[in-house]
Amino acid sequence: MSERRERGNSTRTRNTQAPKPGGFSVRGIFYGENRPLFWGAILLTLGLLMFIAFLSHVFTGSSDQSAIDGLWTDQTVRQADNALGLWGAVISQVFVYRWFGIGALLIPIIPILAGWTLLSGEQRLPLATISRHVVFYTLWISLLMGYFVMMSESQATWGFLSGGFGYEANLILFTFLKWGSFIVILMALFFFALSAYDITSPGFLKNLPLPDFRRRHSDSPEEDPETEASPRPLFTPGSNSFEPSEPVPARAPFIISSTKNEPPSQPTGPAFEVLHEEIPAIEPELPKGPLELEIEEEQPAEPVVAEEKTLSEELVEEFGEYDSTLDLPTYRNPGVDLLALPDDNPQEKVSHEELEGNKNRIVETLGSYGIRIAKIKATIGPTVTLYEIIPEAGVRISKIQSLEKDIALSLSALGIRIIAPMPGRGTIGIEVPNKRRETVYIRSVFSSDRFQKATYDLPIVLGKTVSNEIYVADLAKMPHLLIAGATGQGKSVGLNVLLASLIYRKHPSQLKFVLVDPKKVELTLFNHLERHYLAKLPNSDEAIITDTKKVIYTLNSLCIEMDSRYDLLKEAAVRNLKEYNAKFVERKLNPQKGHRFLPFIVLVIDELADLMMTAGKEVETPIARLAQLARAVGIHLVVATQRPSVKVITGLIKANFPARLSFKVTSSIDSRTILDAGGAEQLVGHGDMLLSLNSEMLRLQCPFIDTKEVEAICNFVGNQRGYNEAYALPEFEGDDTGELKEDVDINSFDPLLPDAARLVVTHQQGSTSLIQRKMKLGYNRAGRIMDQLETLGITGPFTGSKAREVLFHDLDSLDYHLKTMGLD
Ligand SMILES: Nc1ncnc2c1ncn2[C@@H]1O[C@H](COP(=O)(O)OP(=O)(O)OP(=O)(O)O)[C@@H](O)[C@H]1O
Repeated sequence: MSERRERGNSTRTRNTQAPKPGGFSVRGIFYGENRPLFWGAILLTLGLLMFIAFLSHVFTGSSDQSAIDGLWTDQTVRQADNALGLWGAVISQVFVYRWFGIGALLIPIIPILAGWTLLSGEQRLPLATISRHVVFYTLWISLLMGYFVMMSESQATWGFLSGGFGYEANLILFTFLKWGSFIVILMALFFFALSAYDITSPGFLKNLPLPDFRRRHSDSPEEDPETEASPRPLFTPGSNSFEPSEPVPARAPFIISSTKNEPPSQPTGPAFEVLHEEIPAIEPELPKGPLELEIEEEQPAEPVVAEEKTLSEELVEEFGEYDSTLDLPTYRNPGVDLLALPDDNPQEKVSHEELEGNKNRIVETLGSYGIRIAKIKATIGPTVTLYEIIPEAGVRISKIQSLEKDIALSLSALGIRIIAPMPGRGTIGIEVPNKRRETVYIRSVFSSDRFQKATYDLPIVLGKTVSNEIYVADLAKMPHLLIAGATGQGKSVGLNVLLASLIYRKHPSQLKFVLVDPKKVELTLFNHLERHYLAKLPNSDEAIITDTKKVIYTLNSLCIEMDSRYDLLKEAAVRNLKEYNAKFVERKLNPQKGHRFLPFIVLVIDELADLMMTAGKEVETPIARLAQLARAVGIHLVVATQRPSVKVITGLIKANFPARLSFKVTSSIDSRTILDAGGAEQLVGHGDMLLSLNSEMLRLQCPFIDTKEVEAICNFVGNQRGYNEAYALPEFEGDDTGELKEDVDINSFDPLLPDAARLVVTHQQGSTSLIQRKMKLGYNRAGRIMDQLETLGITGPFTGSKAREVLFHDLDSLDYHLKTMGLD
């Protein structure tokens, strides 16, 4: 209530210049709040009178001729037959007879519409567009009639149809074109229709004429009702940015006018004025609080949404949806022609004899232990053949499982795996490696429909299943992948396949890689992609990170990127990167408020063991943090390791990587560490792998990609036009900033230090990135401020990647402290 009273008071003050409501004054007509009503009524009346006069002139024009002639010649005032007397006769004489003929009947539409708009306070029809149409059709009807009048025998009788303009214009046209002038007149209508209506639309005839006015509002922005309610933004097409103007409190008058006899304090206009007129009548019925409060609380929300919608829709209509690929419009994804062709004449993978022999040996071995089989079926895969057996009733599954080694012995084969039972199949599976294995060529999988048409956000080919199906997964859904495998078992090839999959399907504007390669040689080829797909720390020379210290900085920098992305998501009121980008594409987010299109970031670490040995917690903590939180903001991790020991794959890391992939490992302990199950030690190498995803285990053969093919892909991408530099990650300098501590001089404290101190205490978080983000400072300055805060005893010392401890818990004691230090 007090707010309302205040608002009422301010309104009163602001309107002291306005004439007293109720009392009449000539000045009020021109400057008062009733001005639109006054002019609206005048225009409406004028329009109606004109129309009646013109219409009447059609019937009385010739008889009124003598009355009008008398006025100019002998100055005698005679009676006129026009429905509006002499005034009607004179005005019709000018508009209809002298100028535009019966086309002039359209002219009153303009004052009638303008008057109605002023009176009603809302513009239902676009005035400028309709005026344009009225002018055209008036002239055109006059011209058309002029042609017929000219051709007729009695021009004097029918001359009123075309008026002077139509007749004279036809005389001139006829001199040049003869009867062709008629075609010109018809064409004039056609061209006008082309420019005024959406002729290309199949249903345009249905839409004529009214709906089109609205659709084509961009022709006359000043007249579009929606545009008037929301002033146009300043838009820079090149930068795809816009600057929305102040939101208009479109329905605010409802709130304001509930104060009796006080005009609204909002910008005045017809809508406001009329509403103000109406509300006093309702006012006596609103003596109690609840109804007024309801109005005040509910109204503001709706217009803001409508405003945003209109604005973005308008921008999309004008400039189309934001397209990130236009950053590099000529960029082409590599084609499969860069990849080696599969073997033309592959020999039969598994011969009939091999199949029969294996089947018999399985049946015999099981039979010798008293297990009889009801049915056996073989599925030939690229690396292994799966024999599915259905034992006769009464056989215990665990008995078959315990015979794994005996079956392997009888088949004299390595890498037998028994899956008992096969999930969802009602059988027991025995995987037997093929004597001659098939290479899964990368070209064959990349050219498959399954990969090409995958609609995933981050499609990656993982390989072929035992039943020869191509397995494509969505890294965005995984959402992180942990890979293990002993040396030489196909890890690097697997990583290359994964990177190549993403490069084949994503545009550089949609995806960035952060590549960490402690072995220094595995990912070197991807250096060519620096200006297309790679992200790196600012001022760092190498795009591929090989130095452990830089790895720590990069991981922390990714954490900062993650936090700032979360802030953006929060501001945009969305839950994940996909929704955020969709909103950005629809131009609903303002780039000038820091919003930008967010590419996915895939962090690939080729050897985690090495990092964990040298940096331990400093690496583990940010990795775990990213793995826990980064999925929603489009940061995904692919971490590979040779040694899947618990020291490398700690509980903290493992818990956050639900998708795990294992190539052959050396022991069943390693297999358990990575997959939580044995089996990976039984694999046969060369890209044979087990994928554990959503508590399901799948055996896959990884496709083979040669170094030459990787090189060809990287060169193809690298030789195209790229960005000026790699995608810049936020700055992070770690404990280097500690050096500044000694240099801090109490007299040279940053002027923003008190504000930063309050920010840190309010959030109870001694984080440099918080200061950086909230106060929009560079990392260095934020880092210096943080050191000064430590010097002042406001925050604790630097503790690695964790936020510093905040030593003050409320703003009062902080303010007191700052005062005693001579700050503030
Ligand atoms: N999918 C595959 N299909 C066929 N052969 C493969 C496949 N993957 C790997 N190989 C073979 O295995 C060899 C070793 O692979 P790779 O270099 O990927 O092993 P690695 O696990 O990365 O070893 P390291 O850890 O020592 O680098 C390759 O040179 C290739 O001959």
